[in-house]
Amino acid sequence: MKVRVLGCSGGIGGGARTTSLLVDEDILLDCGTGVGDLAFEELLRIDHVFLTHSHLDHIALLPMLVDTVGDLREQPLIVHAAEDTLRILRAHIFNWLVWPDFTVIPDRIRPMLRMQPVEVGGIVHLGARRIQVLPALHSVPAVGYCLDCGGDKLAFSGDTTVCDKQVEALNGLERLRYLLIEAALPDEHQGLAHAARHLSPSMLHSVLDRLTGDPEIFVTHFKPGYAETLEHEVQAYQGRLRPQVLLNGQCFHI
Ligand SMILES: Nc1ncnc2c1ncn2[C@@H]1O[C@@H]2COP(=O)(O)O[C@H]2[C@H]1O
Repeated sequence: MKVRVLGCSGGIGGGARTTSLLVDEDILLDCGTGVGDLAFEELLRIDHVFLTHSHLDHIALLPMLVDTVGDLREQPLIVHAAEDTLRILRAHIFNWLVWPDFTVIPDRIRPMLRMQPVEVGGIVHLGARRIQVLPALHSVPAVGYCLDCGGDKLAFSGDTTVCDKQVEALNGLERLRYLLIEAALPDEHQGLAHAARHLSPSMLHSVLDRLTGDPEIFVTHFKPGYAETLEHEVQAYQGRLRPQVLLNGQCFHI
């Protein structure tokens, strides 16, 4: 499996793109503004979108993706997410007010968009590829994901604050090679990090201290205004693992 970072920022402006990871040619993890950089032909090849949660920076381009390619596709675009997240999308996005309900367009039998609930601990199999749903703890219902096709694994925390269940799940994964994990706000904004249920670098460090494996750590979701401070604080970690900053365009092979 190949994983390409389309967006890994907590905001916009300049080259910043919000969260999305392209897996092979046909799967997206989250659907932030980075998706807008894909060519039209690449957009057409997306069959599955796995959402971590309903916040706008992670779903921003889903409505436009389905409208752009939906009528040219043979099969519906499948959105996989926790039932709570799907409920929020139905109520607040695909509600005919913000955006049409593509789950009934052109009709319920052959819609352009299909919603598929996932559960923490569950595994979605797509051919030889496995997408496991991890726990997460954010200000809205949220999950993370772990990818593999029988060998090494790549896990993505999604947006989360310190989440004991996620740490436990990560420690239970065999052959975890890469962990993409967030740190959104610097330590000086610890209060907001707590309120918004994100990680600050010192909270991230406390999570890294508890990891029992030795995955390569890539840190994502920096708020653009604090990117330099965040990089400095993240890399000041004195523990066993060596966190690096996740870069837009970066690729991973598992
Ligand atoms: N009190 C607050 N609670 C949650 N989010 C907040 C708050 N104040 C500002 N925000 C911002 O709103 C953003 C919503 O998306 P994020 O969770 O990525 O990050 C959040 C913060 O940057």
